[in-house]
Amino acid sequence: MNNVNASNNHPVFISIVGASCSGKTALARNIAKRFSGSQVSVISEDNYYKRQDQLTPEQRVSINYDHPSAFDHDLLLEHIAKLSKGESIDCPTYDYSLHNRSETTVEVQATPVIICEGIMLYQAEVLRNLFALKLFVDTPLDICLARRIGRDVSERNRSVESVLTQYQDTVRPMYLEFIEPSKYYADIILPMGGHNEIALDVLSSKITQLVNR
Ligand SMILES: Nc1ncnc2c1ncn2[C@@H]1O[C@H](COP(=O)(O)OP(=O)(O)O)[C@@H](O)[C@H]1O
Ligand SMILES: Nc1ccn([C@@H]2O[C@H](COP(=O)(O)O)[C@@H](O)[C@H]2O)c(=O)n1
Repeated sequence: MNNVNASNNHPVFISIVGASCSGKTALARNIAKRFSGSQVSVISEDNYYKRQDQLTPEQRVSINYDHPSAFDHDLLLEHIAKLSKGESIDCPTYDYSLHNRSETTVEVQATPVIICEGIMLYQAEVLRNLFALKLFVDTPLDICLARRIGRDVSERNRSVESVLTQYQDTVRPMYLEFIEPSKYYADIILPMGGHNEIALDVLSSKITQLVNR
């Protein structure tokens, strides 16, 4: 179990980028488990998808959710700025079955370590520069797709057919255009995600060093 010095009120921000279902969330959770108590918070970029209240449910389905413009990065930047000052935030939450932000928010405290995970976090320099450690989970796309079919059908209220159509129309092409090239901004590229014990040992000791310095 790693311990970080919580007396300094300025969190260290760590980012995890990779394809949808590459294992970003699993990696973030496994890093958090290596630290005691509530020293690590995880923020998902998905919670910062733009509100789509003005659109009908049919129109919302056809949005390209794999383009950088689908996200409200200004709000994410605002929240990171608040957390940096030691203030808590009301993090939005997202409802995939409605393709819209939910009404509820979740309070996130300015813990010593804050992990942000998402597909488009390395697109804008202003956001990239805020992360002390940038990770990229490099999982083969066929494995990501197999996982995505299982997850979206069981957890996101989708049919297999809709997952496959969306994959061919936007998920795969946008991965190749935006996400894959952004791996070159990463400090560390992790093959196959977050169940690699040696990678978790190395990452947690580096994160401890970043916080305690
Ligand atoms: N290394 C792994 N081996 C097997 N299944 C995994 C692995 N990592 C993640 N998964 C599964 O794949 C799905 C997507 O993982 P998740 O971490 O949520 O991906 P992401 O956050 O990149 O979209 C989940 O159902 C999760 O349990
Ligand atoms: N209404 C929405 C919003 C997003 N998506 C998909 O989510 C993926 C990103 O989230 P991960 O947890 O998988 O990284 C992205 O590929 C979007 O296509 C969606 O299907 N519907």
